[in-house]
Order: sequence, then C-alpha cells, then structure tokens
Amino acid sequence: MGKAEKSRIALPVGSNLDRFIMKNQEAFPYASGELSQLIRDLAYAGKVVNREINRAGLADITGAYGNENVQGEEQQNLDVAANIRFTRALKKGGEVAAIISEEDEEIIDLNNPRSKYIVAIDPLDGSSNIDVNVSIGTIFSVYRRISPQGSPIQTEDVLQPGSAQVAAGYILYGSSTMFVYTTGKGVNGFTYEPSLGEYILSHQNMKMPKDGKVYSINEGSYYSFEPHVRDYVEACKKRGFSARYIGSLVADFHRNLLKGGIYIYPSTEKAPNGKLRLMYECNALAMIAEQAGGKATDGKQRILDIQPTDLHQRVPFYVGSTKMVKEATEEA
Ligand SMILES: O=P(O)(O)OC[C@H]1O[C@](O)(COP(=O)(O)O)[C@@H](O)[C@@H]1O
Ligand SMILES: [Mg+2]
Ligand SMILES: [Mg+2]
Repeated sequence: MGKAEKSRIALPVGSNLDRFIMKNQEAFPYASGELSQLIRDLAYAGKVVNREINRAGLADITGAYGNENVQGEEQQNLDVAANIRFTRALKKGGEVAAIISEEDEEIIDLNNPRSKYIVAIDPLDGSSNIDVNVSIGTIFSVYRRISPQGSPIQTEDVLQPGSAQVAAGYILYGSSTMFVYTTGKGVNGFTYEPSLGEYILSHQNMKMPKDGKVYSINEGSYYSFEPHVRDYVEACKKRGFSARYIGSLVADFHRNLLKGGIYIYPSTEKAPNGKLRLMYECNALAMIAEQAGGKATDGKQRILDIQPTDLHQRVPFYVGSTKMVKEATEEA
C-alpha cells in the first residue's frame, strides 16, 4: 500500500465529520488545529444556510434583494443571507484573516491579524434556481496567507493560483445536503442528518470515472460557441450521450463526479471569458476534480496553474472525466 494510501484516513462510513477532521489532523503531526476549526466553521454555517434554504418557500426570504453585485447580477435574498452567515461564522471562528466573496466587490478583512488563512467563497451557487426549488450550493477555497501573521492583508495573500489551495470543497443543498471537501489527500463526502444535526461520512475517497456519457452545457448559447465546442457537442449527440444541465454548477459537477461526465461553460460572444469565476467557483472544483482523478482546464491550461489577476475574474471552464475534458479541449 503506497504512502498516499497509508495517509488516507480510514474511518468507517457512518463516522461524523468532526471525527474525520480530528483523525485527518492526527495525520499531520505539526497541525495546530486551525484549519480543522476553519472546516468546522464552514460546515456549521452550511447547516444554518441549509435550514434557511429548506424553508425558503415559506418565509419571506425568496426573491430579489434589490441590489446588484460586482458581477452586475441581481442579488437574491438568499445570496445575501448566505453571505452574511458564512462571513459571520468565519469571523467568529477566528481562523480566517480575510474573505473573497462573490457578493462583495472588495476583500473582506476580518481583522483577525493572527489568523493565517484566506477563504474564497461563492456563498450561494445556482442563484437562478433558488426560487424554483432546484439544487443549489456553496463553494469554498482555503489558502494560507503569504505575508506574515499580524501584518495587514496584501494582494499577494489573496491572488494565489489554485495550486496553492490547502483545502477546497462545496456544500450541495439538494434532495439531501452534502459537504464534500479535500485537503489534498483525496475527496470525501458527508451527508447531513438533520435529526442528529450531524454530517455523516457517506462517500469515502470519491473517484471520478475516467470517462462518461453525460455532457452539461447551456446549449442556449450554441450559436455563439467556438467551433471546437460545437464540434464536441455534436460528437456527444452523435454518440447518444445524455444532455444534463441543472443550471447550478455545484449540482452538475456533483453528478459528474459520481457518474462521470463533463461540464463546460465556454467562452461565448456574450461572455468572451466565460461566466464562471476563477477564485471562488473554478479553483475549488478543479482541486476536487483532480483529487478525484478528473481534470479541469480553461480550454488551454490547467485551471490550478492560472495566476489570478483580479478577485472576480472569469475563465472558460471545462471540468469532469479526464477522457472527456481532453477530447473537448483538443482543438481549443
Ligand atoms: O444560466 P447560465 O448562463 O447557464 O449560467 C448557469 C451557471 O451560472 C451559475 O449560476 C453561476 O453561479 P452563481 O449562481 O453563484 O452566480 C452556476 O451555478 C451555473 O452553472
Ligand atoms: Mg456560482
Ligand atoms: Mg453565487
């Protein structure tokens, strides 16, 4: 059994997230527990947001908030509520120095100068599906700051390439709620058990099938796709592959992680750099994909190698089963 296998945490399915985090920490003799606590803080905020999502149709939290975010998108009430919940939990937790959020134009400095971690977060992914009771999610990336603890946060602390992530994950609020994450030692999934208020280990050491028969792309923009994307979509159709597009990145990604498949948000005339954001959507899912044996590129280069230049920059996104991503980007 290789070193990597030995360092994978072997815990029986059914263990809870807390125990898994603790066991994980024991594998790192010099671990100080800060990253573990940070993961717990994210998981906790996810429980609160999950409760609000489950009762969204009842309460007065559906609909638009009446503001536009830095992307020029109309913020939904739940976008704002989720943003507040995660920011508050990370601030109170004390392990995070600064946050990059889809819902905030500037870096959120949490005035925790002694903290060494930076979090990039999409508090609510799939906003167009909030009011129609379709699966939505939260996406997060964790980095270690570069500048010394105690000093003011620098741009270099936040604009780090995805390869510098120390942890990444997502929460899927679907028919069940799942917390899926990696710290660079494989991907594990935990299903939320509301009656216990616990995330239970349900998907251990997740592996993305090398190939698949499902493609996810918004064909509504077909006529503004580049030729290689059109060709790939045509090839999928000729092979009788299934088209699946939920319109929530986390949900489409999760399905492909389990069953095999590819998700593409290419550059289009309307969105020459694609729609998805490198810092708080693509980097996290690229790390999960690679840790599970999949692949993620912008059509030309590995997502995790891209040096960010802007907090909210967009990139074309090809992610999923290795064989499919390779084929889809061959002529890119
Ligand atoms: O409606 P489109 O253009 O296909 O875009 C859908 C994509 O946009 C997103 O909703 C963008 O994420 P946000 O909802 O967090 O802004 C993805 O979840 C989804 O895959
Ligand atoms: Mg999103
Ligand atoms: Mg969002």
